[in-house]
Amino acid sequence: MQTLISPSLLAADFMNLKADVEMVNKSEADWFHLDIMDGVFVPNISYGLPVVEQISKIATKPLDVHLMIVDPDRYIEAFKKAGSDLLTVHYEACTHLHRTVQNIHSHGMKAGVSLNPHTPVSVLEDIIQDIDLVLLMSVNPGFGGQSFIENTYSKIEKLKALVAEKKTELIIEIDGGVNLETGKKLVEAGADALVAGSFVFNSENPTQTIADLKQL
Ligand SMILES: O=C(CO)[C@@H](O)[C@H](O)COP(=O)(O)O
Ligand SMILES: [Fe+2]
Repeated sequence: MQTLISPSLLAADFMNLKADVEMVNKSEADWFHLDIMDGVFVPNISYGLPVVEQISKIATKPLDVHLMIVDPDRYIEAFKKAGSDLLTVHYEACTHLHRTVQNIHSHGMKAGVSLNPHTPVSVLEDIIQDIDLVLLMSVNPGFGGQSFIENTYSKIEKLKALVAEKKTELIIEIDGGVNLETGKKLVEAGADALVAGSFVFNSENPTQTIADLKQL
């Protein structure tokens, strides 16, 4: 399977968001990665439901929504209505993760679970068969443009071993500090999907940068 590429609009030009969404539409990207930050779970506030809703009106690819918010159950229905296709919540933000995953599925969305860099993949042992995607954070969540944390490669290997042991299938997505160099090693380690924000939107030619990532 070719690597799935999910450009993060956190690094887009918010004064020209429509143009950046159209660029992603025309590119080889597979998804739109939308980072929702509440200023509580992470020390930053990004954008919210009205922006997601507007993006969904013109996006021609699935919306991969990464919720960095406490108690995400309160907003599952709202993100479905705003156009989310895949909703990822943080393990660290959910008291009743299994219920949250059921709730996401009952709203007709794919369910992802994200782990902070310090959270071991072993915490997924009893939820792994119920989810569609694991999002491994390769930076501490909250900001774009941070340096990649190297232990992510070994976490992918541990996650792949857990997936095999549980005889299940899911998408392994990596988020933070992805560029051609880290991306190549991530794919070699077993990543299925890569999120890239600043590497795409700060490049001279974002469409070509997405195509280069797609080749990995
Ligand atoms: O979830 C997050 C950050 O919390 C990410 O999705 C970032 O938006 C990735 O940005 P880069 O590290 O690629 O610049
Ligand atoms: Fe993200």
